[in-house]
Amino acid sequence: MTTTNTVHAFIVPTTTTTTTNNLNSNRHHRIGNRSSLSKTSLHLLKATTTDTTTTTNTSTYIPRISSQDLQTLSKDGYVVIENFIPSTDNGINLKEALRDDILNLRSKSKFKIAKIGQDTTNKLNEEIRVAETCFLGKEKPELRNVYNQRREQLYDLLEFLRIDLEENSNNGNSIKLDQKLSEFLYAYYPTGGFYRRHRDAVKGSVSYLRQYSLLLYLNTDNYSSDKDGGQLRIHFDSGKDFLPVDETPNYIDINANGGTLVLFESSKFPHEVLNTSSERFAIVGWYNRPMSFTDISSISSNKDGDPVRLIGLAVAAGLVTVGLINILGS
Ligand SMILES: O=C(O)CCC(=O)C(=O)O
Ligand SMILES: [Fe+2]
Repeated sequence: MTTTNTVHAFIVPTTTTTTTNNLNSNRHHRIGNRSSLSKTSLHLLKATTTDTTTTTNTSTYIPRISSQDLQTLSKDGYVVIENFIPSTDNGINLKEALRDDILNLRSKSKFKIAKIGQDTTNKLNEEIRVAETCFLGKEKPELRNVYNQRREQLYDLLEFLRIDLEENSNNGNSIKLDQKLSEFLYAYYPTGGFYRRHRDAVKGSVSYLRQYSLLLYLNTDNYSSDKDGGQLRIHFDSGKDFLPVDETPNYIDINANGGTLVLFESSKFPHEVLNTSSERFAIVGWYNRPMSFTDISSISSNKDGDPVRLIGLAVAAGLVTVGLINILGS
């Protein structure tokens, strides 16, 4: 397994209130392009944001993925980056702050027992998954009154990743990733939690728009897989939700150490979360390609063709962003 800990970073002015950062517009203001960055050390670049709100003097650090890690993702279909979020940056412990955000949101009943499955078959199934989740997003009404500056920083980090993934050409093809369709959630696994083997992108369902799966672990510094379990197991056999009877298991186990970032092509790898022996904190996400007419017809022909049902599918698959519903509803 290839793991690296090279991290590039972006400094973004800290905002004091919820903003509508337009990070896309920064692309033209960025200092150099990715390929011009040195690959050997931490880079701190000044970002020109288009915040409409006041900014304070303190800066926050946004870790960026290196071109080397992007290449590994293109070549192998997955990449594991340890210490993507460093322990502290400028005295700020982002992992701890986001972990605290999870605990605070749980105490305010913002987490739900996680559901499994795609489309309208989405149902509670404790044999497959024991975890709690809270969907994230600047526009999520349920989170508006629980503002957290570090969560806003996380949104910036996730959006920079989308831009970097989009710019990265995958086997010579650059893949468009629709900002409006990005899906992110906090996942909390209690002691005794797990998520059995599954796929994130299933053909014929809205989840098939998922191009890249993202996992960013927020576990404490003394979390260790030997004592705490909770490894992410990525399978390389040719099976879907099960290992084919005539194949031997072929997988890697990734330790869910705090700060580790995992990215993989959503349609390629079945995966699972091994049993946890202590609480486990993660950010889970998917970068989706834009929905095309082909997708709409393949999803609808697979079902009953009713556009209302397609909207239902989008919601059930977690694609609850207004953008997708607008597309499907139009
Ligand atoms: O928490 C993890 O490591 C993986 C979660 C996952 O696979 C999912 O939510 O689809
Ligand atoms: Fe998954």
